[in-house]
Amino acid sequence: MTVKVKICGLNTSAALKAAIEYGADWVGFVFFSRSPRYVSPQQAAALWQEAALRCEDSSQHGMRALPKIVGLFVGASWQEIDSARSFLPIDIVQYYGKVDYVRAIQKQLSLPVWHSCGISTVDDLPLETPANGLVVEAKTQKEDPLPGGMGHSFDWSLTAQWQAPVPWLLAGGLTAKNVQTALKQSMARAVDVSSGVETAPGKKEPALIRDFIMAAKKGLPPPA
Ligand SMILES: O=C(O)c1ccccc1NCC(=O)[C@H](O)[C@H](O)COP(=O)(O)O
Repeated sequence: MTVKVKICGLNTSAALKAAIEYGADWVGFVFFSRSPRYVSPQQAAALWQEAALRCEDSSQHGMRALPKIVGLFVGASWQEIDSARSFLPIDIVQYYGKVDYVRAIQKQLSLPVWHSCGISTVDDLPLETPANGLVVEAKTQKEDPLPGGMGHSFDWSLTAQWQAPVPWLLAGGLTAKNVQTALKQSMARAVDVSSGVETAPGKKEPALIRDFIMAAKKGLPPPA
């Protein structure tokens, strides 16, 4: 079974091209204005249309299938998400906020929702959720300027025995160098990265995107 990879916070054509070319399963656009990776729905749509056209042009040469689009929102209403969706064909909503909002988004927009949850102990791991998926990452600290995308990792062994209620992604502080260790310790089968493929906050590096995807997908490590 191949590990699935999400590259989050894509904000340039070169970075999106690298994510597609090297086989990312999901590409994430951050619609949170305080993020250094913020793009407007219109900007994300322009990046996506250019990439999709390039992919179609190259499809005769075995260019990879297009990844799914993850729209990342923090505390947004379903109406705001619906407005973003009028520009960009969002496949999945990644949501930071109250779980009640998750239900509203599912009901009003008929879109799958991944709920992001910060953990520091096994007791923080959800045993039930209305969400269609979970993004599990380190609990943020009070002083953190962002609820995610901070490069913080947590003790990956915390999820090793977890009976996740829905499919989940491991996130937080992942890089090409540590992703195999993270997979082995966490038993995750899907990973999500943002700062680990950047040279500075919000500055995505295509070569790091390539390295991360290849490292994550090089085959699962043997069981512990
Ligand atoms: O990436 C951001 O700027 C961001 C801003 C606000 C909320 C969430 C954000 N990112 C969420 C993600 O899915 C990141 O990929 C995830 O937190 C891992 O980030 P990193 O530790 O930088 O790899």
